[in-house]
Amino acid sequence: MSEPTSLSDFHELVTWAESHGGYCSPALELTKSETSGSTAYAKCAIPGSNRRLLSCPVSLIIDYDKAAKHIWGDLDSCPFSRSPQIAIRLFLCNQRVLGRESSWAAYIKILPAEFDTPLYYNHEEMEMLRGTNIFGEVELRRHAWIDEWKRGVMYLPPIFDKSLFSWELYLWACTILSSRSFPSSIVFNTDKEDSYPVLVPLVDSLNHKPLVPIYWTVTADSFAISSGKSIEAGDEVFNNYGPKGNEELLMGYGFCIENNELDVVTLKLRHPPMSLEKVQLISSDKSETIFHLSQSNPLPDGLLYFFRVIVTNKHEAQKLSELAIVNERSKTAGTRCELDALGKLYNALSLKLRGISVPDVANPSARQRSTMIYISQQVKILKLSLLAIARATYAELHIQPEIPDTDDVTQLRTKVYQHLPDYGINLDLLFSSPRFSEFAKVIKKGFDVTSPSDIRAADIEDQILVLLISHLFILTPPDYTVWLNTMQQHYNNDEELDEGFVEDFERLYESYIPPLAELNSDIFGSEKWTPRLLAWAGKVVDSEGVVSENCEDGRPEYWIITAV
Ligand SMILES: C[S@@+](CC[C@H](N)C(=O)[O-])C[C@H]1O[C@@H](n2cnc3c(N)ncnc32)[C@H](O)[C@@H]1O
Repeated sequence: MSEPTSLSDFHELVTWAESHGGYCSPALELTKSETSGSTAYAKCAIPGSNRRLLSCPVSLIIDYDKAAKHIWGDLDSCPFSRSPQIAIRLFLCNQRVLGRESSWAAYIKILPAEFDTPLYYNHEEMEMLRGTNIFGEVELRRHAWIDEWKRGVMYLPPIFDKSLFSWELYLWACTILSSRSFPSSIVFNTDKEDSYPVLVPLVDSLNHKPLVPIYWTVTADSFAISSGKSIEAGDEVFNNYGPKGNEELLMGYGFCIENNELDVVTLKLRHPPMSLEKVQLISSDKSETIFHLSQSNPLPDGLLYFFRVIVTNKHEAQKLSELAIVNERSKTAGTRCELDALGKLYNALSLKLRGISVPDVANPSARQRSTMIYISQQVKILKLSLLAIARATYAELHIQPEIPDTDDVTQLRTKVYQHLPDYGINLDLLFSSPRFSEFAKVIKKGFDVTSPSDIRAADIEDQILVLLISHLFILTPPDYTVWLNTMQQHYNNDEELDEGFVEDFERLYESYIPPLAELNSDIFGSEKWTPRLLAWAGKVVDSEGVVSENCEDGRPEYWIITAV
């Protein structure tokens, strides 16, 4: 590894750049900071805005053309026109091998030799990241870069000594590029779609401060950075790397910003198997969709919409399609759909939250400190998202928010579901409501159970709910009439209840109804009990439920939502 950078190295860098037409403002002092490598301070006040700070001549910018020509002699012989970054990384490796012989020696000398990006973390440091997106991402990135390195070295022309292009050297080049490159589309004012990372010596000497106003200026022969505001004497002079959250900063640059307003939690959601109708609703034929949660937008519309589409039953999907046509994607397809979507989203996020913990390290190293900042902000945003979901659930249930004054977001969901009895039916209601007391007696005796948990333990929750919905239909109490009519329209037709489906319920009918009729002929002796009725109730149970958590012990419960 190279020697530590000294102040004379920075002078050499400036002299080299200026001798090729570059510029360093006389008000700037390039130096070393204690915690963030090289940086620049204002030697004297830099007044006004749009003062040029640094510029690099195009002849020194390390781009694909230079890298390809240097290694393969001409552009046509370079096999990496579609992966320009590989050519640039190999070029960087070669410049490092050349040392003083390199035309970029003054630049190579000031480049850091070690980094705090997670690909350099040791085992213990990595363990602190367990459960985060980065934990999985590190190995994916390492493998992708190792594959690239093998391919790159294989295609090196014979004049290069391949043994000098070690994996460690290639990883160094990859990290140099991730931590200090600029997009070619900005540096050369070209198409964003074909953008790739280029190195801009000297201009890349500044550290990052979010939202700091700067200008990047492109001319035919240089790329310059100017300050967008006055800078006081003695202040650090910053660049603004763009709107980056801590995950991106840590992964690419090896640092995090405390209270980073631009921080996000990135959710990569794999698409479950979906009907064509749902694929059309999501308007994506990709296998995953990415969402960003932030402090200012902890529950993005698109994310909730995604969950609505995933959980919709056939009739709700139809409603969502109608809403999409009139561009009303923020509207819900009904109480059931909304509760199911919010519940599943809540589960996904609380699972993510439970998987990570903020490390508590006394006297942390720079890497440990970055990890702590990263994880604590991820936790903060996830908790805000869970709160937002709880609020949205209250809104759906038309209940005044009574969000518990607690940091324990795991309680939020069970609190919300205390209100479900007004919106649906489940086993607990069957056992507690006077209107079902006779029916409940028969169920207890017939199935030898005494409580809803016995039923769940016997794995017959679905079957008992089928009996309950059928019973409700036979009774048709006034407060359920509208819902029962809707359910009849939706599920009591030949398309839904085909022969094969009804046949399955004949077996259920034979084994349940006659023995139950013997226990209570008033309820179960009616001719209205038929396999088709049970099949219809089976459709309702399959399509109209949501899973909630019990208010006392948090175990899952199935509710049939009867609110229309
Ligand atoms: C483009 S370079 C900036 C100049 C750099 N300090 C150097 O040593 O050459 C980016 C690197 O600087 C450091 N850096 C930039 N901004 C930082 C910040 N706000 N806090 C801590 N480190 C920072 C990180 O090591 C990052 O990988």
